[in-house]
Amino acid sequence: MVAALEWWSGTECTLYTDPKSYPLYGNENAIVVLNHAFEIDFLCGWTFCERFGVLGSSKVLAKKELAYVPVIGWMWYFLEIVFCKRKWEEDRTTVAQSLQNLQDYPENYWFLLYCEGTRFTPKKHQISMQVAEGKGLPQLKYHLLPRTKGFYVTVQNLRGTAAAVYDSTLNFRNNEVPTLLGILNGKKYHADLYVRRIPLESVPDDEAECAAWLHKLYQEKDSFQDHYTRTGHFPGPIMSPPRRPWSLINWLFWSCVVLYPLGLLLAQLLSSGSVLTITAAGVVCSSVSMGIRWMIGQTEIDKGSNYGIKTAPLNNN
Ligand SMILES: CC/C=C\C/C=C\C/C=C\C/C=C\C/C=C\C/C=C\CCC(=O)SCCNC(=O)CCNC(=O)[C@H](O)C(C)(C)COP(=O)(O)OP(=O)(O)OC[C@H]1O[C@@H](n2cnc3c(N)ncnc32)[C@H](O)[C@@H]1OP(=O)(O)O
Ligand SMILES: CCCCCCCCCCCCCCCCCC(=O)OC[C@@H](O)COP(=O)(O)O
Repeated sequence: MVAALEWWSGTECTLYTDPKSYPLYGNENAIVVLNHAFEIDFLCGWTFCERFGVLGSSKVLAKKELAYVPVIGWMWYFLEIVFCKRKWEEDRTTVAQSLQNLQDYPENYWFLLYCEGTRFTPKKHQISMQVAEGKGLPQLKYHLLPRTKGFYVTVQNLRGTAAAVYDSTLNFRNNEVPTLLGILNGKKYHADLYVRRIPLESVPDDEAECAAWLHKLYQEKDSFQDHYTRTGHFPGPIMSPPRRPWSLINWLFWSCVVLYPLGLLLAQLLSSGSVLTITAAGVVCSSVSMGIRWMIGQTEIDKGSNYGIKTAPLNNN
């Protein structure tokens, strides 16, 4: 999928960051905090992971539903991805346990947290801003109100192993609305990512202070998005890592290994002349194609969950 983004669609991924922090990227463990408003934000995240050599050890706090997505979900299970049900009563122990397993992870990893918990929609935004108002917090224009518990439990469990929080804010040039189908159709997008490295020591230990710290971080992220909307770029210098050939080589290798025998099999089936065999092959191919379309649907915001709509409490103090 990274090869599809970088080499097939030719999407440009530009990084805005401090040159002093740049050499540390990929050479330390980090907690990445990213906004969640685009259907391919996870894919842009993977692309940056690839460019800094941490794609294989990229982690995320993902909703449990994604564990059942064929291939990708199974792969995540084996990669020690942390899953949550977005029900704190159940997540508080399971998430902490999974995070503990990362303590002795043998490679540098990035642990991604979408603190908004769900993708941005105008309706979810309106409801979350009512919650913000109830809590006496400032309004956000470009983000949902962050959920603080997952962040707190992550910081608590990764302190000592992770060195920093990478506050990452993603946007697309010219008001592009990127989609995975667009990528697969070869459409080129222009992603801009602004990253600030914040040492983990500066995140408070106390739960209430940590939550307040995260709310302040999202207010700052909102001001960066505002800057981007007004000027077309993020503050700070561009330090973009170049595209590397590995994802393309990997894709070409596996395509040869898989597609050659599949092609032979298909040719044999067609030359068998049996109507039953050809019909069965047609049914299998259609089912696989429908399965892939369903998987792509998992990335589509208008097919997203109701999380953040129906769980909104009326009383928030
Ligand atoms: C140099 C380059 C740098 C960076 C490159 C960038 C990235 C690369 C990095 C890594 C890539 C790795 C992988 C990427 C690949 C794939 C990723 C794909 C998908 C996964 C994404 C997801 O699945 S997101 C969904 C799951 N994740 C989360 O939900 C995380 C955030 N959530 C939390 O932390 C939650 O607290 C929780 C899940 C732990 C628990 O959920 P619960 O609902 O029970 O939450 P809370 O108890 O927190 O909720 C109650 C509190 O929330 C308030 N509330 C209620 N309603 C709302 C509302 N509508 N909006 C906001 N707030 C609300 C309520 O008042 C409660 O408040 P309290 O004050 O009492 O806490
Ligand atoms: C050459 C390559 C060809 C590949 C073709 C196959 C494509 C298959 C694509 C499958 C992709 C599945 C990965 C799903 C990742 C979705 C991440 C995501 O964004 O999840 C949403 C959650 O965060 C929040 O959910 P909501 O509460 O908003 O609902």
